[in-house]
Amino acid sequence: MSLAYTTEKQFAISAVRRACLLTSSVFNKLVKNETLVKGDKSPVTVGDFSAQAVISSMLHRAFPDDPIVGEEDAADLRAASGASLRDRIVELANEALTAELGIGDIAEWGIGPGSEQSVDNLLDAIDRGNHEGGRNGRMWTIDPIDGTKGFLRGEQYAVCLALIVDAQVQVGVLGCPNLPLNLSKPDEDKGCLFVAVRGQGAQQLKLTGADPIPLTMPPYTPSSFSFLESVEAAHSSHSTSSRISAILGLTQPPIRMDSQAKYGCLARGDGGAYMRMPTGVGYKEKIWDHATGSLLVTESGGVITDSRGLPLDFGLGRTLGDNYGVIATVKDAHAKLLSAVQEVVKQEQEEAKKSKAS
Ligand SMILES: Nc1ncnc2c1ncn2[C@@H]1O[C@H](COP(=O)(O)O)[C@@H](OP(=O)(O)O)[C@H]1O
Ligand SMILES: [Mg+2]
Ligand SMILES: [Mg+2]
Ligand SMILES: [Mg+2]
Repeated sequence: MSLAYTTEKQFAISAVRRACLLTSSVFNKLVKNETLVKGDKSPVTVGDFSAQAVISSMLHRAFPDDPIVGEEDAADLRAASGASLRDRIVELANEALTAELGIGDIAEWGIGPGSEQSVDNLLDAIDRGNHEGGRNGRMWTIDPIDGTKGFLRGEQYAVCLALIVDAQVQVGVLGCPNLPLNLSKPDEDKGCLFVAVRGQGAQQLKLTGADPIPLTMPPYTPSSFSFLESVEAAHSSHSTSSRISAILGLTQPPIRMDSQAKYGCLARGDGGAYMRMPTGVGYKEKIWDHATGSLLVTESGGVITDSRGLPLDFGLGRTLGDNYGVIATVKDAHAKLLSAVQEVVKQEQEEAKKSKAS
């Protein structure tokens, strides 16, 4: 049975928009000591923490029984050394929570004037994102700023929220404050929302919530087809994708962009394929990096798998477990793309064997 998820969709749009207002305003005021380096050497800013605090506080009011798998946790903020960062995050989160209600916002979600939260409540809200994930039941996944490196460069990033039920993504919303509504007009209107509900299609809206347009991927057209891939070569192998591109005879260069904004672009017909080839062994993709994006792909007429052709498994916990890389493209191009990917993976494995032997 397919459910409408009307309230969940309205909620997710409202929460992502509110978080986007926060991240856009924080970028202009960000100073150096407002960024930390996490254990895995990746950056996290006051924007990431406060956006997670806002979305998670709202979730707690709207769907108190739903667990949350969120990227960030508050351990560094609870430490004595985190005091100034903590104060800033509380200020930013409360500024966002108390902002006036807009279209579709509901005061019962803990927003609007008078909705300030205490320090402890906000730290607890961040830490409610510590759910382990799993195969059964409802859960939300939050990536408060996906593409933190892009955010810090003033380039692309996305605020991402998805509802997963029994390991299937049912609702996904992506807010991309820096993304042009039309990639070929980069100096015109910026700020996109992408929304998908399983069985109901995908849409792009302005960040204000206006002008919804349904998204359908165009059919495979070799002359304009190109890959959407990470800016960071450490996140996705640029050399592997360029070999795949050569096998397919592509003439267009890749479009490099941070974050799940790539999935939004793919769904609306930019590029042609999302390409994420592992740069080494051992990295496990996180569910919050792909949940919303994967639903945008399937709801706009695409197919998404890992590099071996296996479906992404959102039921294994906080990571995609044994999925290896991610590829996504319009239905009629997926088999062709997958076979080129597998040819290159085989070549690279043989080269690695040879270089080990010599
Ligand atoms: N070695 C690695 N391989 C693949 N993805 C990685 C990675 N190290 C970090 N990432 C993920 O890449 C995400 C950004 O994706 P992209 O490269 O498409 O912009 C990061 O999200 P955050 O920025 O939310 O931490 C992070 O989770
Ligand atoms: Mg991160
Ligand atoms: Mg991310
Ligand atoms: Mg993030």
